[in-house]
Amino acid sequence: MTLLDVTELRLSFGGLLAVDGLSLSVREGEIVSLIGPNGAGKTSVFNCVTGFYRPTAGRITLRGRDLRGLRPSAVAGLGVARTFQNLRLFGELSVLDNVRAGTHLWLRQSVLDALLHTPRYRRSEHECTEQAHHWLDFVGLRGDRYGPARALPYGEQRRAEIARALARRPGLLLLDEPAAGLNHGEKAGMVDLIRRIRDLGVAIMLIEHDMGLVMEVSERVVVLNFGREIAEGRPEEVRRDPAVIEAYLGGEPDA
Ligand SMILES: Nc1ncnc2c1ncn2[C@@H]1O[C@H](COP(=O)(O)OP(=O)(O)OP(=O)(O)O)[C@@H](O)[C@H]1O
Repeated sequence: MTLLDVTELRLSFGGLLAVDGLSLSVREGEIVSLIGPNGAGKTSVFNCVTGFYRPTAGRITLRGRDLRGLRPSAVAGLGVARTFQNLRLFGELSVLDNVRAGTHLWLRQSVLDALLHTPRYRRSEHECTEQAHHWLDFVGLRGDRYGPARALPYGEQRRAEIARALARRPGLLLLDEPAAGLNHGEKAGMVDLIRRIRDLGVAIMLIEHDMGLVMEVSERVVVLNFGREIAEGRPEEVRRDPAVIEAYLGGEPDA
């Protein structure tokens, strides 16, 4: 079943068309990668889907519901979570509290509960903490979760950011270059983590420059160039597509 449907999406900055009539869809539980050269418009697509940018034209629906005009918090509330190219953890806050911040989206407590520290408030706070631990365990965080997020090694910060996104219990997770800056071993761990997230039933859209990772993990790949789709298909189809080789891989096709 289709989860996300993007139709004829356009986004312009002044005279520059960052996204130029793009249509794509993501099915429930599917892993779809969005690849293309620098400046092709990949992050702009994420920003449109998540409500950070308002598209110039086009339609974006999630389970049939129109996302146009919704603020980022409203889109998140509908089950779309994301991570950023440049990490956006609260550096001074503990790792655990960063992830707890993700859980607050589905928390049932009123301002009055919080002010009066009612039993309901204490129960839900306890549940938040439990959930945060659960997601930190799930992503395999080894570092100190009680210490400030900025003290974690870079690869661990990426995992913590994913834990925070998962704590929102999304149906769709957008990962913007999750393997950037990771070493070889950490990349293999990221492949495993992405698959385990999908196994939870969460659909994933992935922007990634590491082609090895993209080819290994994606069910479908959409290739952008100058804001337009130039190819779409299974990884092995896309890597042999002459338009992709010309625009992006810049070399001979693999044997
Ligand atoms: N806020 C903005 N204001 C003006 N131009 C922008 C803005 N955001 C993106 N652009 C431009 O839109 C185009 C697409 O950028 P985008 O970041 O979406 O590309 P990308 O494919 O994600 O690139 P990269 O792989 O380098 O992250 C680029 O030419 C970029 O300079």
